[in-house]
Amino acid sequence: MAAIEVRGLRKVYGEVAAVDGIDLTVEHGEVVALLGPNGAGKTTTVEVLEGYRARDGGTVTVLGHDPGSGGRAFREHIGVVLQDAGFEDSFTPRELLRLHAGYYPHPRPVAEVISLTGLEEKADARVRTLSGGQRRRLDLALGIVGDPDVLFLDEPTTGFDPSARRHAWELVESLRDLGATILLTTHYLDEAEHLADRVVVIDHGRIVAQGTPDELAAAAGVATVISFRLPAGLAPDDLPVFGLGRRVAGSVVEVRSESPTADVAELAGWALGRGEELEALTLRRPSLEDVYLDLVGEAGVKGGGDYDYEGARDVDAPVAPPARERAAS
Ligand SMILES: Nc1ncnc2c1ncn2[C@@H]1O[C@H](COP(=O)(O)OP(=O)(O)OP(=O)(O)O)[C@@H](O)[C@H]1O
Repeated sequence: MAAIEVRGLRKVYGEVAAVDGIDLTVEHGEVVALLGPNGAGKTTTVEVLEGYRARDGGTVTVLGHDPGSGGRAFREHIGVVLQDAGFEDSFTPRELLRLHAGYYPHPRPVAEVISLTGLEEKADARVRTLSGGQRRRLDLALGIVGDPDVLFLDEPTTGFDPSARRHAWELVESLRDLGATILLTTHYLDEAEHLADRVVVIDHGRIVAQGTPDELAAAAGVATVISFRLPAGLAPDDLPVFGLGRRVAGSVVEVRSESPTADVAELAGWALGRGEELEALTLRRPSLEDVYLDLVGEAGVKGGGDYDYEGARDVDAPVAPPARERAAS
């Protein structure tokens, strides 16, 4: 049996179907990332799986237990990092970790967890004196102190500085190497690309795409991306027509291309003909971010979410149909 099995999961708040029929299987030892715009239903899904929220429909099994009724036998085997845990802030991290370790049959040594999460300097300080990023590290520490078989991480590195994020990634990788099954939500596409064996994109409570980042790129039809800086004094409309579609952000133009050799030749011929140098000209494979924006970027922009591209506009018609049409087909 898989570590996590979800069939037809539904959760309704009043008129809103926060989760609207999700099927998801996570194998033992797999790392799966849930992506999606604000309000897509990621946290609700994870909270049902953790046993913190009752569902309105569907079946859910985590390590063979129904999280809604699994009780202690279930809780002893899972670790949870919530988006907003809220601590008793007169305790110290070391005290909280000792307390939590006591709930589990085979906890990790508290000192080891403090070192793994980089909390040595603050281990004996009152929680109220910790910075936002340090509190998030404590969240992570509390999630792993029970040495869980399944770990749920809801936006685990939000507020981390870049080096703390790298550190957290290494920690997640080492937990995976030890065989843990990990389900995480994140808004950082590089995080999903780096950590996840499989990415599941959720929008409006439904899965709109899933697969490895490479599989998603192939399915979403995002081609090679040609990127360059528009020469000073020129507008996007001055460019020749080539490629599949463009995104313009400030002076940076990104063109999707299915025939990069011909398209680069067209672009270079145009620039040479005008005596212009194209600065920062690069050719790259589509990133998960390109794929993601292709799938739900429009919704993210409309919703004013994290993926709003400041100053960005599409000058050409989108190549791929909107995500919801594609999901229905
Ligand atoms: N307790 C609640 N009561 C009413 N509506 C809720 C509640 N919790 C979530 N919702 C609604 O359910 C939908 C899904 O919310 P959810 O928090 O699962 O999204 P999310 O994908 O985790 O978003 P984010 O990326 O912003 O964390 C949203 O429309 C949200 O407003």
